[in-house]
Amino acid sequence: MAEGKVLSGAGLRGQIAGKTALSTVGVSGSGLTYRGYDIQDLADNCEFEEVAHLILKGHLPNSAELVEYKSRLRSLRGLPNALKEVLERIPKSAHPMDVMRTGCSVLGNLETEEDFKQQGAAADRLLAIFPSIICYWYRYSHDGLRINENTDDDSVGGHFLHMLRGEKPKTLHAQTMNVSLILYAEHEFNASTFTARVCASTLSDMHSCVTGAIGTLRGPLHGGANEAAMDMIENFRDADHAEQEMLGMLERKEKIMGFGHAIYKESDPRNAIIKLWSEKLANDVGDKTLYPVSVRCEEVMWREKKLFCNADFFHASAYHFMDIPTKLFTPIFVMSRLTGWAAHVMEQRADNRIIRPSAEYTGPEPRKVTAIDKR
Ligand SMILES: CC(=O)SCCNC(=O)CCNC(=O)[C@H](O)C(C)(C)COP(=O)(O)OP(=O)(O)OC[C@H]1O[C@@H](n2cnc3c(N)ncnc32)[C@H](O)[C@@H]1OP(=O)(O)O
Ligand SMILES: O=C([O-])CC(=O)C(=O)O
Repeated sequence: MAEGKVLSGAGLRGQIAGKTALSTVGVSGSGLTYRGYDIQDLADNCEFEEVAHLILKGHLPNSAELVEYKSRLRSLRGLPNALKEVLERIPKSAHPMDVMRTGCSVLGNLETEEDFKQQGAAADRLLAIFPSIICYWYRYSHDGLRINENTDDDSVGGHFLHMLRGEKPKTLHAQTMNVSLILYAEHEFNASTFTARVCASTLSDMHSCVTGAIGTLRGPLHGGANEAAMDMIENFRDADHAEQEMLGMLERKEKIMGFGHAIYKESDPRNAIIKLWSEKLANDVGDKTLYPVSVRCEEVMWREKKLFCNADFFHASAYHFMDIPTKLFTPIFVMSRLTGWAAHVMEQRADNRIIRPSAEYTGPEPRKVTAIDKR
């Protein structure tokens, strides 16, 4: 095993905070495996629903199991009326990640997980309903439409694109969504998953764990980076302009979203995969700007700082080429990462001890309260 990045200091870096059989991240410097399968192998050969089954149920399904699982997920797409009413009240100006967080939390009130025996069913329901939650709110608040969330699309990604646009997606888009959802599905003890595990360790319910995880994923240092990367690259006129602006940002010591990683030290293995799909989409739409701009950003960051693109960077251009609004980028991450979060919740519950680390105290020495009139 190659040596990992030298991890020290704040942020619990380098600390083993628990055990997992779900994935390995950066074990050979750059690799990623889900239950022993390499991410490239999964992205090349699987449907997202197969990977979700692998993560949530422990093994890759055979054909009959996959048919059954997909049909089950299709049957769980419908939104309860009370949830639709809540979604209709959330303004257009809301951030879609807040909509996801609220949607998950409301579902926890309507379909409360009463017993851990229901955890598998709760996870399947969330996996099936998240695309409906975000699209129902988006189409209602932006287009004044009450969409039918019970589409007959075969896949989670196809279902999402169908509801977003009101028509079945073209094959290239459905394929890209499939790969994207596989890439984002699971990633060991990242911040949002760790949030879910901390919550699970108190023996809380699935919806609380996932709601907390959504809030954690929202930040630009984590899942929110795909949106932040898009906001940045769409301001660049061409590759030379991108280079000039990037150099300025580096000079000013600004963080550049979509680059760097807490664990990987040489590359994020998801990047090469999504970059290829971004290139295919660029050719499909005849793009002559955004893809070359993205490639130049990657070159500049590596040349200047040895910082590489993480999973989020080329997701920005890929989603943009599919005409997905930027503010929906991170909710797509939620639709996928639900699998990892829920599986970690189940794993934590199976061998639980409340997660409660210690702090190094840096405050004042013990002292007495001064009477209020003397302060
Ligand atoms: C799917 C995901 O969640 S992937 C992560 C998505 N997040 C982003 O893309 C946000 C941008 N990236 C970052 O902020 C960071 O790289 C993180 C949060 C991902 C990792 O943080 P850390 O582990 O603390 O980073 P790390 O220790 O490698 O940083 C080393 C140095 O590189 C710098 N650096 C790291 N990433 C970047 C970046 N994207 N832009 C500019 N400088 C950076 C750090 O500021 C630090 O500099 P310093 O030593 O002068 O303080
Ligand atoms: O592992 C991390 O710190 C962040 C990440 O890439 C992910 O959650 O996919």
